[in-house]
Amino acid sequence: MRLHGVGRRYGLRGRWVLRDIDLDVPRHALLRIDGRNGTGKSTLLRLLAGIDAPTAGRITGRPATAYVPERFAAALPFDAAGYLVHCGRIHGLPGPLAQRRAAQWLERFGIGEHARTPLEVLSKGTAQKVAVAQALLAEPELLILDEAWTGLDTAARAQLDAEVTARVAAGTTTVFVDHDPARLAGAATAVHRVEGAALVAVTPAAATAPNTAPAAVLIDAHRPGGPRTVPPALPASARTLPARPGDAGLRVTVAAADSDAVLRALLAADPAWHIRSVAPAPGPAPGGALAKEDGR
Ligand SMILES: Nc1ncnc2c1ncn2[C@@H]1O[C@H](COP(=O)(O)OP(=O)(O)OP(=O)(O)O)[C@@H](O)[C@H]1O
Repeated sequence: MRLHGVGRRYGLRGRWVLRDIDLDVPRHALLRIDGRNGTGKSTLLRLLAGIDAPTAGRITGRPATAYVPERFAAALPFDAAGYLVHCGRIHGLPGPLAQRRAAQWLERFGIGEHARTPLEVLSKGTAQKVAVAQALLAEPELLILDEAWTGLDTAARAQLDAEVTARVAAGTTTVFVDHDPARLAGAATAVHRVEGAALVAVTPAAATAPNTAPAAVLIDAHRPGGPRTVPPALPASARTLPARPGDAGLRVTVAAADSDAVLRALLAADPAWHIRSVAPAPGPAPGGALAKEDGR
């Protein structure tokens, strides 16, 4: 996706909140948008999400997008599960899959008992989990998160961190705003600051650090209640590690270059695997000739 000379102002005589913004939003990118309060970060994210239109300029190459707004419109006539299924259908999921994904995300965030609770009576924290789940239950090519972590409990914040990391590694582009400067620190491929209606590129720590990219990564996933069957047709470098005692999770080491294919396969499985972590793999990189363990 690309922004060409994009500007936005509210009202005919309003000041330009954003002006002449040129921005490339490539695949696999994790873009952080910074800026002082009221500078136009949410405005930019709404333009990227396609729920607001530029006053000037144009946006080309818009991919399938999911968006978590800064404020969740809880006054909608749905219960939590019904809302998630509705959103899943809008994202193009068939009905039964949308229902399964909705149930999975409610369980994953520990709010399964609120499946039939109307949105308008959900607590703020639970409503925020629903707001995040509606964006994650599909596999958008572009994920826009406007302070999506705000209001989540510690466990849900960590889940969202891991989910974003996994999805970016699998090829999803994510653009986010968060007040915590440590949010996904070091992982951002680019940081931009909104300043005086312009977008200023800030070099992220990750881009200036020496190249410490691992040769192989260890992907740790789980699928509560679902079969532990490994998706077929993983890359040759993927190796499934033996299960740890008492842990039904799945651990796969894979050459870093192939990790996106493994992550995509796990995220697209039905039921989807939940990625607990993606970390540099200890030891030498797995090679194409390595045998798969765990019966594969
Ligand atoms: N719908 C709207 N109508 C009129 N003005 C608006 C509208 N939305 C935003 N603005 C104004 O545009 C400017 C930028 O707002 P925006 O919410 O994009 O900033 P922000 O950087 O996200 O702020 P914050 O950090 O406080 O969330 C502000 O002056 C705001 O008042």
